[in-house]
Amino acid sequence: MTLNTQKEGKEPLRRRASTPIPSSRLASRGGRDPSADPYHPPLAQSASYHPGDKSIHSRADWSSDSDSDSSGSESLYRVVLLGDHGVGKSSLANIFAGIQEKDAHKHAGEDIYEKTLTVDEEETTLVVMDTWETEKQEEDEKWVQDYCMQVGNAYIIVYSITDRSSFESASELRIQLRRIRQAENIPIILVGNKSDLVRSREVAVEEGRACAVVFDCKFIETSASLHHNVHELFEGIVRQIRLRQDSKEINERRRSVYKRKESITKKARRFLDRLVAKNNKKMAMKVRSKSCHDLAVL
Ligand SMILES: Nc1nc2c(ncn2[C@@H]2O[C@H](COP(=O)(O)OP(=O)(O)OP(=O)(O)O)[C@@H](O)[C@H]2O)c(=O)[nH]1
Repeated sequence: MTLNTQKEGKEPLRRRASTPIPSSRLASRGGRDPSADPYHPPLAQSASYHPGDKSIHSRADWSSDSDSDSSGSESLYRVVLLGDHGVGKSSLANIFAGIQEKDAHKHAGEDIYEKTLTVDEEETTLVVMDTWETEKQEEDEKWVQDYCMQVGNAYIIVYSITDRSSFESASELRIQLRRIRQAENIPIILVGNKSDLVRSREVAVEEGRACAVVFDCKFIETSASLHHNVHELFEGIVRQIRLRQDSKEINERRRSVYKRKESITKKARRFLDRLVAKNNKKMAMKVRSKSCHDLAVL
């Protein structure tokens, strides 16, 4: 199957059809280096955002008939879903892909979906990968998990609010990700799914939020069953990706200008602000926890 990434000029819908790629392609890779694989999605990305990733090639390399629009090459990102068995990763991916629940069985075995979203009047293409292996892996099969940890430009870590152990696993995954992708400022959203199952709730919203604050990521509760907050989640990940790109460029520019212009008064104020924040850690925590569920800010 060839990815249909071509633009449909007059399409009135905000989201276009996605094209799932059969998992057999991924599964058939054996223990090979994923970046050398012909089916490894060679996503283009600005070098400044992700300079260390050798698996990212120019979009024109993808396939001969997959791309007639090179202008989109700057905004195509892999988003990897992580989380325990049964937390709702596939259900969230299906909603992203526009697959109805009743048709889900027809798409069994498909786990990579590409779709272009228009967020804040700008298009961004996401390749959502529901390829995480939750079973305990043999040593020689660990490459699938390693692959998932390495290739994402952004991550969605899902737990079920009805399953505390999945919440604990989500924290472990966050730690693992931090270890593997240490130097990178990757967008990560922690998702408490199944929020419709109110009576079976085992993890409070506040716990999810606190976890996100501790692990320095964003947080949202969703219900795949009710489609609640699912579009917000994927739009949020787009915004988080953009914000990091923007902030990196702006920060570099600002730093050089700021260094020159900063007055002594400003320096003193900054020093005092830091002092106050240090003395008032509780306040700082409150401010951060307030923003961890706002997916439109850093
Ligand atoms: N009530 C409720 N059920 C959900 C929700 N999301 C998923 N489910 C159900 O939970 C079960 C597991 O969902 P999946 O999407 O297959 O979970 P998964 O994380 O992909 O599981 P694995 O593929 O085994 O890793 C299914 O029966 C879904 O219908 C939700 O938001 N609310």
